[in-house]
Amino acid sequence: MPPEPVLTGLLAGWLPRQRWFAGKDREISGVSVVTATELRPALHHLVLAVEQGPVVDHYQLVIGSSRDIPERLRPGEIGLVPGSVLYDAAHDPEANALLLSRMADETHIGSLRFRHTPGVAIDTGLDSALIAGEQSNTSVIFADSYICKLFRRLSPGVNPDLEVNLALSGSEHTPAVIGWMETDSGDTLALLSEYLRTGTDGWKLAVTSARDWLCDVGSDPATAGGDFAAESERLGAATAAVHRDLAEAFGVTTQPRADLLTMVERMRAQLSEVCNEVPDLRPQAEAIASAFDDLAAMPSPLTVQRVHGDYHLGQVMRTDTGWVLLDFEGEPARTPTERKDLAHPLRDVAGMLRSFEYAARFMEAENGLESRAYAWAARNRDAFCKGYASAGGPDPAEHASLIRAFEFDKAVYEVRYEARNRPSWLHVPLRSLSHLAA
Ligand SMILES: Nc1ncnc2c1ncn2[C@@H]1O[C@H](COP(=O)(O)OP(=O)(O)O)[C@@H](O)[C@H]1O
Ligand SMILES: O=P(O)(O)O[C@H]1O[C@H](CO)[C@@H](O[C@H]2O[C@H](CO)[C@@H](O)[C@H](O)[C@H]2O)[C@H](O)[C@H]1O
Repeated sequence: MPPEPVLTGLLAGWLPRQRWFAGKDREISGVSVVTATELRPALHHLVLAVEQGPVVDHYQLVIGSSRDIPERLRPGEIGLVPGSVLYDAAHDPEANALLLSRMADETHIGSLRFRHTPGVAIDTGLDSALIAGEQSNTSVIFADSYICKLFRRLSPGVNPDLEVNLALSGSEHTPAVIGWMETDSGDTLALLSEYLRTGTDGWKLAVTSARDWLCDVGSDPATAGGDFAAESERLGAATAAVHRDLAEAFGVTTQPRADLLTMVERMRAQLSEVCNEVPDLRPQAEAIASAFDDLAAMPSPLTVQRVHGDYHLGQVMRTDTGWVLLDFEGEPARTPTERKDLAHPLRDVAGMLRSFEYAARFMEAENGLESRAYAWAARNRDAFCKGYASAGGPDPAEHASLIRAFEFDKAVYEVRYEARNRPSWLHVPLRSLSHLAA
């Protein structure tokens, strides 16, 4: 490893260019190494403290150094120091194989603990590949058998993704936990799960269906190729089943009025912050605020429980046996405590309803067929709600004000998310908001 000031100087330039780096909207004022653990010579696990004004976030990185690196490691190159190249070892199959072996034998190295699910024998020595895409973390697939998610921004304690997947183990709607990596104070660092080799993510399936429907001008959605409504209905039913399992595992309670008001205050605060950040949101602010007022005025208390927290079509996979829900971490921009907040289950339903809107608006932007996009979204939103209610979830049709407020809140979150992470997508939630607010 180079001297710390050289290393942290390089990292300060490299971090903001990573898709998973959460602080792209702020200048980095300092990077320091909190822990450095040698995994083998020239391969270290680092926990970094990244200072951005008053905010300090912790990130993790497995970093390799080598005199030269082969072409396949170039995408992970961090920079040059005298005599070697530093690289992000998530790109390195040998480094990944080492982490897998450490989980298999439950090693303890420095402050790192490697664990596996009791009774599971991990198949080691598998080839690995980093998955490309729009992720908040970094995931590596091991030969169609396992997927290992390396949490990038760390939070204290057990990560909700590990916590929920362990609590729901045996469910047909969540992937099996194979192993994990944590610090010796119990902060989760990585999660190894069963790889759903027959799965396709819901976003890809939905966009394919929306495209078929938008292109097939004149047809009705039920007969256009690739109708998705039956899948949306099944997804609704799977969502209700997972909500039931979450309620059983973690309990259900009645939300005190003070907590409802705090939640609405948080929604209002986010709206005002995002209106400042993205002025194009301002024309919809009045309609959004009025939905929040209706929520604050609701006479009966809400029943709350653990939920998914960042539920959308990219978080579900259709496999040969049905729908599986992934990534119970909550919204990446929320604080660790907020991510475990209890919520009404229709908050997840609203997230998925937004996602049908998203798929439709995304396709509409490509070809301008607004009324057809609307019809596709409406058909799939209705089917999802039908599946959800028929499988025992609270009927969205009977909670229109709640759904409206949750949908607006999610859409405001999305406007900020897109402005900060994918500015070329910003028009998607903005267009959909002007439709929802009309
Ligand atoms: N168990 C799994 N089997 C197959 N693919 C998976 C699995 N878990 C995640 N994926 C794929 O990886 C992507 C990112 O996973 P996710 O848990 O959402 O990570 P992130 O927190 O980085 O967003 C998913 O959209 C999906 O395509
Ligand atoms: O990284 P995560 O999956 O935890 O979630 C974040 O990124 C998502 C995009 O990758 C973002 O989702 C938004 O875009 C999706 C299409 O790419 C769409 O299906 C969702 O409905 C929409 O919210 C998510 O909001 C963000 O938290």
